[in-house]
Amino acid sequence: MTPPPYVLSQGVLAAIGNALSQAFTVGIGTSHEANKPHHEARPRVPSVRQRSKAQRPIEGHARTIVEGRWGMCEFTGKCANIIQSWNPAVLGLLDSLPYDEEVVVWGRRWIVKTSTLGERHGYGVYACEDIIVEDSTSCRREGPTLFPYGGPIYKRRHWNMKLTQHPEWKTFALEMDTFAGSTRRHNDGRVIDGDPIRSGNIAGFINSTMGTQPKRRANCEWVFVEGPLPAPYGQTYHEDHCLVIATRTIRSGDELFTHYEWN
Ligand SMILES: C[S@@+](CC[C@H](N)C(=O)[O-])C[C@H]1O[C@@H](n2cnc3c(N)ncnc32)[C@H](O)[C@@H]1O
Repeated sequence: MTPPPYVLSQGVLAAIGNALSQAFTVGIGTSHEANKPHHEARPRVPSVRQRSKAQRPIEGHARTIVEGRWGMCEFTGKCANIIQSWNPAVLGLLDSLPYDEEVVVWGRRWIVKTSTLGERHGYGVYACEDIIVEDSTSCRREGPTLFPYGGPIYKRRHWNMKLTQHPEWKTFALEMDTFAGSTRRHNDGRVIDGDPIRSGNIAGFINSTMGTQPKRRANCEWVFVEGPLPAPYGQTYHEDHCLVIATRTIRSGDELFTHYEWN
């Protein structure tokens, strides 16, 4: 990454942060809030042209660049845009997630296709191989790791600014510091932007058991882990991470379900 042409003092950074957070703070509720899916309206994968256009600075606008949780952020008056582009490969995730095609993530085969919940509930993740959880596994968190819940990590206050521009992004946001395992319950909690399209986060396509008819049983769970990801993944990611763990045997063809609140 090219070093930014601006050097700001800590005092100036703090003043900018405070002013922006007061002006643009919006509420964020449960650890996994969800809207109706917008997958039909969304482009499958933004073209390189669309992405580079989105990242291009608007000419004639003052740029303020500060160090954010995930690299350099650019405040464009309304929003903190991450300048250092997110690289899903850091977590062993794919750059793009094709639908209806087998993909390999963390050594296992998966397919993303229309959920068994029905077309209007969007996509789901299906296993393409058996994943055995031994009955002797006494603690659910000893179950096999499937893949991370990955994406760029924002401080809540920066994420709230993003949501003022893109309210629909909260569908895939995972608040790390609301998990019981997090001892870092600082005021400025951390949020993972787990949008499958923006972040390559296959876990973002996992649906909830909540209100399902017939009732689906959860076969996986997302967990918070303090500390770095296991080698060879994510050594340059972040001090903590979230994973998806199998909690019971998943057979080839099964859709993944976990339990989370959505509305
Ligand atoms: C994290 S996304 C899961 C992936 C989603 N199906 C998609 O294609 O983007 C959460 C959204 O999926 C849908 N969803 C998840 N669980 C559901 C359930 N039990 N019943 C109906 N819709 C559900 C809701 O629209 C929710 O906002």
